[in-house]
Amino acid sequence: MRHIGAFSTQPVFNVASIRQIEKALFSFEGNSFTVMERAAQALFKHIVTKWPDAQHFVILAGAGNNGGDGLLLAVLLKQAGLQVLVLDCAHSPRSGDALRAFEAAQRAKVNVELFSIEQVCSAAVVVDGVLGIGARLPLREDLQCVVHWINQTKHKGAAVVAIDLPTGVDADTGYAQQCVEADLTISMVQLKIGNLLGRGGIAAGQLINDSLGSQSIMAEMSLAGGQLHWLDVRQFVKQKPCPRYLDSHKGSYGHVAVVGGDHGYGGAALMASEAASKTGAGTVALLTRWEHVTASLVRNPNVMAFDAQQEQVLSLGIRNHCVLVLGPGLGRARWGQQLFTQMMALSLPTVLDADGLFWLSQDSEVELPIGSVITPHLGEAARLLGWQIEQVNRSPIKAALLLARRYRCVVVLKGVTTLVVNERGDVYMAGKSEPVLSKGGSGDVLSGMLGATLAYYKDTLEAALMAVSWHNYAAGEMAVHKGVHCGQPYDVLDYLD
Ligand SMILES: NC(=O)C1=CN([C@@H]2O[C@H](COP(=O)(O)OP(=O)(O)OC[C@H]3O[C@@H](n4cnc5c(N)ncnc54)[C@H](OP(=O)(O)O)[C@@H]3O)[C@@H](O)[C@H]2O)[C@@H](O)CC1
Ligand SMILES: Nc1ncnc2c1ncn2[C@@H]1O[C@H](COP(=O)(O)OP(=O)(O)O)[C@@H](O)[C@H]1O
Ligand SMILES: [K+]
Repeated sequence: MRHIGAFSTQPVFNVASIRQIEKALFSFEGNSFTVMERAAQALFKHIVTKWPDAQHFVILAGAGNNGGDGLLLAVLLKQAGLQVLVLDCAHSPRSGDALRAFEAAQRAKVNVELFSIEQVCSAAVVVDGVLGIGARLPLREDLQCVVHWINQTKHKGAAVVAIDLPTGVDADTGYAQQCVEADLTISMVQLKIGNLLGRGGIAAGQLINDSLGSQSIMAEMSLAGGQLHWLDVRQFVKQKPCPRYLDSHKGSYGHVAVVGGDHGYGGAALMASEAASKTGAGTVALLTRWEHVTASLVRNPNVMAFDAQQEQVLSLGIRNHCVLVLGPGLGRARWGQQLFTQMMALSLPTVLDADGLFWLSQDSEVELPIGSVITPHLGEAARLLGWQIEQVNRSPIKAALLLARRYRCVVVLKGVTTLVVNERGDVYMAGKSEPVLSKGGSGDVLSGMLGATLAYYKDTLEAALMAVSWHNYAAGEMAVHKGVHCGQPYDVLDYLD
């Protein structure tokens, strides 16, 4: 049983914490306008680096400080001899730094016009400085028109840059109904949840964070609330999911027993067992319906396949110190329910997935064995919590934390960005959008991979982070080589070596 070793993450914050950091930064600098000027310089640098040939810029500026950043950027672009037009979207009067920025733009003779939906845009780069972390959602109707206009100009060929985060995204959750679809987002100060999760993560496009000097004050800050981390999945790819070592034998890598595959759902259990094996488990057993045994032996002779209803199966397929993967194709009939009860009674570390989670939701008494992981998607999380799916979508971190505490386990809340959360309240966000994974069976493969890493690593959280990272990374590789349509959930497993 091993540890992953050192790995780094980037801290992520909610709006309340960002406000605290901003406040400390402003007092450290002695002046908030200096920070806004620095924000504009950072925007200028990143934009001209990415689009060195662009000559013509349009900046949409709201009434708050997000618009202030945009107005000071306009001054810098104008001073660099580039063509810039500010479209003013403010419906309330400006004050503070935003007003100072507006006055600076006037002094620099930046061309400012009131935004109109009829405006024809021929700019190479459109900058969204409408709303940042001060946004209240849903958007007012006039701002919905602005968002629509920005997205239309993008479809006509302009590149779109979002200041801090795309307008329309909730900075605390990543939730959005209608939002700007950026090519590049330049986050200010520190990363926010909305830069990474849900629609926010997709709408950001390429994401850059510029700390604006806040790095130096972070160490001295004591922020309320648990730690949120962004994990770049590529850093785990430097090592294999379950690295092999010279002085080893099959017992060194653990035994995984996959339990599932009722009538009609054999594929789920087969994929999970194949995944456990290809991820590096020493030995794998599959406990399934007798009708799937031959199919498994033909496809994966390395997997020991048993009829789950045979008396002696427990002694053959399940060993001391083994890990269970319970749920792929388990079904909601009596067969699945009996297996669920039988397996839970063994108190072995378990990856509980799919219909295993259904049975969990039906039994309020059940306690999960120590060292277990549950892997719900939004719908399964909603069922476990008694929430609507939309509620989980709007508050995924809260949902995952509640589940981790209630079941005293690690929770893998699956989505475009997946959350990995433990009982202590550590929250990791990992993965980027890989639409090739949006196919039935991807979750079964992940649960098998998790079985192998759970058998290998000492720490359940590390096991979950490793499997989630490799699943997402390998999917990206598979999409490149096989295509997003042809690539199948189990093909991910060909990219683990
Ligand atoms: N030195 C500095 O200050 C620095 C600032 N920084 C930058 O500041 C940003 C935060 O600025 P912020 O706090 O002013 O909030 P912001 O996102 O501009 O929104 C507030 C405005 O939007 C309006 N509004 C809100 N919701 C609305 C809706 N639904 N529909 C319509 N209107 C709505 C709201 O209107 P009101 O409340 O008056 O009705 C108000 O006018 C941050 O994201 C970063 O970019 C950093 O670069 C660091 C340096
Ligand atoms: N667009 C996407 N980007 C990244 N990951 C995705 C995407 N669509 C699906 N996934 C991943 O694929 C898996 C799907 O799991 P699940 O919904 O349980 O599938 P199934 O039950 O069919 O096996 C999860 O790990 C999820 O994070
Ligand atoms: K913005």
